[in-house]
Amino acid sequence: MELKTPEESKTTLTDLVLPSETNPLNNLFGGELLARMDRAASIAARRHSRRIVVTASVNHVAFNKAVPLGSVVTVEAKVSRTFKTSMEIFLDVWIEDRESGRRTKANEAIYTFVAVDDMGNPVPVPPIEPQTKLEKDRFDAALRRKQLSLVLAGKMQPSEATELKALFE
Ligand SMILES: CC(=O)SCCNC(=O)CCNC(=O)[C@H](O)C(C)(C)COP(=O)(O)OP(=O)(O)OC[C@H]1O[C@@H](n2cnc3c(N)ncnc32)[C@H](O)[C@@H]1OP(=O)(O)O
Repeated sequence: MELKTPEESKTTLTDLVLPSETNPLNNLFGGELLARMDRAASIAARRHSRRIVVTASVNHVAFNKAVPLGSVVTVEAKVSRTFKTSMEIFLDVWIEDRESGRRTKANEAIYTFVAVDDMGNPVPVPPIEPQTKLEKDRFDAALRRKQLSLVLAGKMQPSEATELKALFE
């Protein structure tokens, strides 16, 4: 299968925060942001694999900075690593200052998607080659994150998670 780059899957969703999407503090509701990130990640995974894709797990979400009502929010998603049928998608969330246009990182998240056929059975995805330093760092750490996710889901024995265990040795 053709080798691809993370940039080829890059997906950018920009939208406003409307009153119906906020919590009592007038900040973006966490579930709304999760849904936006899931949509962006789904498109990135589809662009990489050119297949039907499903969310397998949400591996990490950090709501580091509240996103106020009226903000312009940009969600950027890229495939950071592929395995056999699964893809790790890294998401960065930015908010934009109204006057200066300067972007501030608000949140990040990591999702795992799996490519499937019409019957929902997992199918192989193209390999990926990171290009930039950030892409290489994310690629290198992705195997440990996959092992952690599988261990927590009860789908891998801790003793088999060799790269993850090496972190603590
Ligand atoms: C866009 C959306 O929102 S879709 C709606 C929400 N999502 C869904 O409905 C998906 C429902 N779940 C499923 O269909 C299935 O559980 C699937 C397709 C995700 C996995 O199917 P399984 O029968 O478990 O297949 P299998 O064990 O071969 O796993 C497939 C891949 O997923 C990976 N995987 C499965 N669970 C996890 C997990 N919790 N964390 C990380 N990777 C996982 C496996 O490691 C494997 O990866 P690999 O082939 O790259 O090594």
